[in-house]
Amino acid sequence: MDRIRVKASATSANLGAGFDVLGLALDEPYDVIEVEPADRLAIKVIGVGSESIPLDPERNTAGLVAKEMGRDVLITIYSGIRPASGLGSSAAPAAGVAFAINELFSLGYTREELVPIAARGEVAAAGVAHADNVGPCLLGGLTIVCGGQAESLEMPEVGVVAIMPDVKVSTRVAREALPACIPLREMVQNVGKACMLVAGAAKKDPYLIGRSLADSFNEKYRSPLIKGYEGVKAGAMREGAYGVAISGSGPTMIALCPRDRAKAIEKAMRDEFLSYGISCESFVTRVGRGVKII
Ligand SMILES: Nc1ncnc2c1ncn2[C@@H]1O[C@H](COP(=O)(O)OP(=O)(O)O)[C@@H](O)[C@H]1O
Ligand SMILES: N[C@@H](CCOP(=O)(O)O)C(=O)O
Repeated sequence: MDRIRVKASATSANLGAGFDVLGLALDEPYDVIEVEPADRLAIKVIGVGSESIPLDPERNTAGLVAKEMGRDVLITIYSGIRPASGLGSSAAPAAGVAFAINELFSLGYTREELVPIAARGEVAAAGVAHADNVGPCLLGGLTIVCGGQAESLEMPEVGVVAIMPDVKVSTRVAREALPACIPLREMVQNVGKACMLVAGAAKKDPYLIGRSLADSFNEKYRSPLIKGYEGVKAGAMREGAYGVAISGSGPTMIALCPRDRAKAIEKAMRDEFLSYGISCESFVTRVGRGVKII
């Protein structure tokens, strides 16, 4: 094999209380990552937000992963995920390149073993190697990452509505909005919510999953960065959403819902943002199955 192309989809990290631990794979939007052996490591970027994505391998998440894996390759990123939106735009190339190099050079890593390797690419974007985007991007479904270990759970059939308000919130800035410490009582509530969300996935109970998205510390400290957040969340719930959360570090908001309610929920959330004078992109998708060769 002298060249490989993979589809690496957007992801929604944190899922409320699961900060830096839980993440959900989406089916779209997605990047296409092409990797081929070369004399030196080089990167090309085409598509959505390419002007804000560094070509220097040391400052690009995909470049850091290729260096970590010790391979000189030409990486072409066909970007389909808007950067700094909370949809894992920096993670998709990192996960895609880790998977592609593993296949291209027959390195023999499992998808789970690729998670910590891909996470180190995130240092280029967020300054830390958080794995809650690369985990779901590689494994699909709902993922749990902790201390270099990654597990994936099937989700029940749910619709996913993503609303991307026309504001930029970089992960780095959004991480600075979080306190270094939280009270013990708040930690207990967040651990409980995260565990209930995982229980909901294990029991295929979308209502339990939805209820567990609410009132997290990620929402408490970051929703002030998203004008209209409470109104948009209320609009989604009125139309039948199971639950709403900030996607990753935001500003994208996601709603999990019955698939036949998705379009009505998408419209309600967009209308709410518009009532605050904020235009949005939006899309309806479903839970993804992880990076794949195309
Ligand atoms: N391969 C990459 N793809 C996208 N963004 C990258 C990449 N490498 C570095 N970056 C930087 O990371 C920023 C996006 O990261 P981040 O703020 O975490 O967005 P998101 O919430 O979409 O993951 C970009 O603006 C860019 O400066
Ligand atoms: N746990 C991270 C997740 C960042 O997700 P992104 O999609 O915004 O990159 C955080 O909340 O900082």
